[in-house]
Amino acid sequence: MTGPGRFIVLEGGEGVGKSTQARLLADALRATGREVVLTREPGGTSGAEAIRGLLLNTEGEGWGMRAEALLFAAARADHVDRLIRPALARGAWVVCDRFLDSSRAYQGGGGGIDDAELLDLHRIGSQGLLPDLTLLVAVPPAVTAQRLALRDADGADRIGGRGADFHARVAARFAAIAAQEPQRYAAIDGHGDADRVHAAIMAALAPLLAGRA
Ligand SMILES: Nc1ncnc2c1ncn2[C@@H]1O[C@H](COP(=O)(O)OP(=O)(O)OP(=O)(O)O)[C@@H](O)[C@H]1O
Ligand SMILES: Cc1cn([C@H]2C[C@H](O)[C@@H](COP(=O)(O)O)O2)c(=O)[nH]c1=O
Repeated sequence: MTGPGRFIVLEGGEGVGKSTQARLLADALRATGREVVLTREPGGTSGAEAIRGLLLNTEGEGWGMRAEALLFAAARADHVDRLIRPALARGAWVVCDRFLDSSRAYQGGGGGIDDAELLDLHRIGSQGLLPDLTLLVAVPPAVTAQRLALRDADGADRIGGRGADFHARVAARFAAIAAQEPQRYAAIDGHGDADRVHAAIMAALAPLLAGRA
């Protein structure tokens, strides 16, 4: 199947089910005959995966918030330049687990970096590329706490392990961005069975799949 490439991003806090749903979505899109590139941030290229290690490993003293924002933007620039734009240009659908709005929510909402500065970094690094659709997955914190207690029994990464106040600011900033830009966001209730959540995601994608958006 040929047609324009599309860029779909899953966003949200820790443990809401983004990676699970990204895999299910990629499989469903492949089943329609489309070429699909499933990728993630930080990561997706060898350089960006190396930066992921620098950002998330728990050894060492870590980074100041401005350096952290720059490292995420640098990883994104490589990912956009070497993987995402070429895939879109050949007509693939790109499904990405986190993108720019994670920087706006975590380094912005959580870490206090100004939103305009984060958008400037994105303009410089990635020429301002935006998704066609962002799926914001939300689950009550008590539910994600249970999921993460199972998944991360050996400990969270450097950013996931920050306090509840930090993660509450992240969730509030995601909700605020989605409210400001409803045309490129779909709110997905991530509570309940993974198949039910997947069905809600496919319903949100229906206009794009039908070529109406
Ligand atoms: N709908 C669901 N119901 C119950 N458990 C789920 C559901 N979706 C995912 N999980 C489980 O919850 C955990 C977190 O899921 P997942 O890794 O997909 O979330 P995530 O949003 O990508 O997390 P993070 O951003 O922290 O990497 C995993 O152990 C996964 O198997
Ligand atoms: C892209 C991006 C990510 N983060 C944070 C969010 C998570 O804590 C980790 C990524 O881990 P995951 O298991 O792959 O979700 O990094 C961030 O703070 N800023 C960003 O731009």
